[in-house]
Amino acid sequence: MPLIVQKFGGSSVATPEKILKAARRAIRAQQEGNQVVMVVSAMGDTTDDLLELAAQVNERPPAREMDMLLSTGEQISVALMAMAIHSLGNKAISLTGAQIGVKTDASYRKARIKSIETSRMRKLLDEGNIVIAAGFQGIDEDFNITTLGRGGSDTTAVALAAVLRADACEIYTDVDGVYTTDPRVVPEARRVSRIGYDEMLELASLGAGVMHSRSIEFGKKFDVPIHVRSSFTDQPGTMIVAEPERPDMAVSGAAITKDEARITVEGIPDVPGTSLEIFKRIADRNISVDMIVQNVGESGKADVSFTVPRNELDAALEAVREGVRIVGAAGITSDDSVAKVSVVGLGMARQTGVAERMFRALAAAGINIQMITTSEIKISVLVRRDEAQKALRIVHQEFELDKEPTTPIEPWTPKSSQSDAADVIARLQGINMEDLTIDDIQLDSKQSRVTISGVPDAPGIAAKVFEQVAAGGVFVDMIVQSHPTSSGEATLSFTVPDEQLVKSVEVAKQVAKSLACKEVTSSPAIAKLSVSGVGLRTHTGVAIRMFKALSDAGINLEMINTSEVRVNVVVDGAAGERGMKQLQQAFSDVMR
Ligand SMILES: Nc1ncnc2c1ncn2[C@@H]1O[C@H](COP(=O)(O)OP(=O)(O)O)[C@@H](O)[C@H]1O
Ligand SMILES: N[C@@H](CC(=O)OP(=O)(O)O)C(=O)O
Repeated sequence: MPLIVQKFGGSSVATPEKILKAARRAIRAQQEGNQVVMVVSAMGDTTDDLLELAAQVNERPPAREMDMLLSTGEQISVALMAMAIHSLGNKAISLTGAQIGVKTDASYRKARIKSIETSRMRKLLDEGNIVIAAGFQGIDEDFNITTLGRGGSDTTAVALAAVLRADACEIYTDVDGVYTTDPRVVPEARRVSRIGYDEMLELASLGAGVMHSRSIEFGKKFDVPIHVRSSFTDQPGTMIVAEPERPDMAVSGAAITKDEARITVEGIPDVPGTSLEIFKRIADRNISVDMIVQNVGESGKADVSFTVPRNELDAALEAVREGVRIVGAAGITSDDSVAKVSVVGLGMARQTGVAERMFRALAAAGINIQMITTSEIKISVLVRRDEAQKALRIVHQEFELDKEPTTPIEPWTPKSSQSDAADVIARLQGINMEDLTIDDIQLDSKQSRVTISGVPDAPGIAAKVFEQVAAGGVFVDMIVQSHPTSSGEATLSFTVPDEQLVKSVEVAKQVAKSLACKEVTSSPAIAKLSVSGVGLRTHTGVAIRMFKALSDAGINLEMINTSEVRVNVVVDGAAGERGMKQLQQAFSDVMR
């Protein structure tokens, strides 16, 4: 018999009426001949209310007790859901995370799922029950209750769909699918019929709150098709699957992360291992770092900027100060009023001028870009928080994301076969479900680096540089722009194919002259080393492991960029092969 997992988010179980409505939907699915597992979140704003309540008795509540408290939100809704189904004359049973056997690690508030028992659920389903599972929670080895991080019920749902080899995983929410950006912020956003795991992973981790990014990692790793749809209508929503709607689109979505903070460490010694001392301490505190930008050092000193979630700024600064005490630095600055605006698209890896379009649109609106990082499929810029929503709207308009695509879309058909199911079950044996998996380590020695230093901190500079670079037909791969230092000057570096270096340097020199930048330097023989897999950003230690492996071999990092699926670093060309070997060794235990 087919098995369906249906997840109802807080907005879909916010009132008794909504609970009854969700109950009817599950009963209907069962009557249509499916076994049904429901995953339910806490009602409405319950989790926020519980957080507030805790703050009234303790400003820094112990994490263990916080999880004990937060898990009660879901416990209320599963019980009510079971009662609702009983009232409609059907069989149902509610289970907490512990009762289903969702085993996690012991990191309270952001626990990772290790394994899930299926036998009890299977038995209850075979007896004709609708099984109602509490989302967002599990237990650690010592039976302590843990929670999976905000939005974690999506992760419970997709993980359950993976272990049960469900035929469908439906996420019911208050929007009718995944939009090109948050429709609450940009009302003209368009619903997409299908999106690929990689694009959705990026969008989710860059701020698209409709899905928890870790749930997409499960989807990708265990091949679970996810259907995001409205709990208020019967219309189909958005399928999240391996094959996107149109892989050729340069930009298919945009996202905003409002609550970011920036930290800059100025004047640290530019020798292997210095940034590692800092990032290691941040990772030890389980804080995820994003937008790492390291300047090519001037006179033996370098500046490193990066962003962290705003509510973790204090803890991150503490870690930075500890690291700086060991390696030394000229100063530390931070800003907690910044936001990150990003565009994502699989097709941008093969097109020129995408970054330039984004920078130009922002410049035309007078929005200053404080930092830039790119990966193969995303471009992120850091801007002032009070300008971020406007910036999001502008880039959405620039890439015409509101317009229906004109070319026809290939229909998607589920591919379910016994061998796929067997493969997934085999992959689930003896592993922790959310463990990091690395599937590729690559060396690209065909690129060169161009760096413009002393770039003035004013709107439109990046746009002008890349306008001219794009006009010259140069294909730019990595772009990083550092945060301006206390002297008000930033550094802009980018990589280009070797054969386009001469032309790129020429263009960069012209731009530098016209914008009164300091100087242009270049390095013809760089090596780009990349590690790709699933869960790279949520596993804070990946970048660290990479930096450490290279630093142990005395290899200095010139540029860094990170995404959900890949971490890239640029090193001296002569060190490429050696770096590659180091990385293969360092990641041998997690290579798939
Ligand atoms: N790209 C996007 N597409 C759709 N919704 C989005 C997107 N980005 C952010 N959202 C927001 O996500 C919300 C749904 O997530 P959430 O409030 O967590 O729902 P639930 O309570 O069902 O889990 C939507 O109301 C929407 O405002
Ligand atoms: N209740 C938890 C878990 C969750 O996933 O909720 P929702 O499905 O409403 O986003 C939270 O608010 O974070």
